[in-house]
Amino acid sequence: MSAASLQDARVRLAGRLVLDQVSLCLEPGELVALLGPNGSGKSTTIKAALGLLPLEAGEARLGDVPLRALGPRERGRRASYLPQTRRAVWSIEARDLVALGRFAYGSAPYERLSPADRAAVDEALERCDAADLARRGVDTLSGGEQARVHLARALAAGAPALLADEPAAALDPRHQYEAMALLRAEADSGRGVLVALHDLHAARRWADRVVVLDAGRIAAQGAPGEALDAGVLAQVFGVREGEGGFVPD
Ligand SMILES: Nc1ncnc2c1ncn2[C@@H]1O[C@H](COP(=O)(O)OP(=O)(O)OP(=O)(O)O)[C@@H](O)[C@H]1O
Repeated sequence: MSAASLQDARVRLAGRLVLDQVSLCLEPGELVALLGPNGSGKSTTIKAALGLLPLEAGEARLGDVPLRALGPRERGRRASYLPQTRRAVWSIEARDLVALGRFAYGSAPYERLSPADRAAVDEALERCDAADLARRGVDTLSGGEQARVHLARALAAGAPALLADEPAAALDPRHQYEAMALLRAEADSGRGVLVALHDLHAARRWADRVVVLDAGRIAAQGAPGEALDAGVLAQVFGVREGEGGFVPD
């Protein structure tokens, strides 16, 4: 049973077809990198898989159940989401924001969480190197600090599927590495992890599989070493491998 899946998904936004015939199965224990140029449909795919955008055609499932048959709490038990835009503009403590990750088990501020939920929040903050930020107002944190707290919220949910939209954006090199290592560890512990990324090197390093989107359709998929070949790099991303990194083709 897959952790999350899309079958022949089609999404239209403001009259424009932005996803078409996208099928994707996220298996327990794998980290899948969702790649593609700006506007290719990565965020839309993640939102569609979570039921945050309506499908014009096709089906989304969490576990073996169609999304339409699941209420919000059951969806929250099955999948956690790290959105691309994650600026908090209201003043709550970081640990209360992470506690929101436990909403599917009965939402409460940190002070009123059960010991098990509190432990999940503390552990997630610790793993994201954010324990020292726990009592800070999230609106007082730097962009990267906020990103680590939001990642902790997504981890605290402990759901079988974890869908993260550019989790390493705004992070410094060490925290970028650590965030990807954390997501890898989540996959190794049995979760299905889907990560939208721009960093092709990171995809090669961390992902079991890549899915490459181009203009709302799947252009390539497979093991990173095979799917990210010279043709896909040139045709989809307009780059080639040069000395020291990717350069415009
Ligand atoms: N609310 C909306 N209304 C109309 N079009 C939208 C809307 N949201 C996204 N789009 C369009 O859908 C397409 C896919 O957007 P999406 O955010 O999924 O791309 P992405 O691959 O995540 O891009 P990026 O790498 O820039 O984050 C883009 O052309 C975008 O302009």
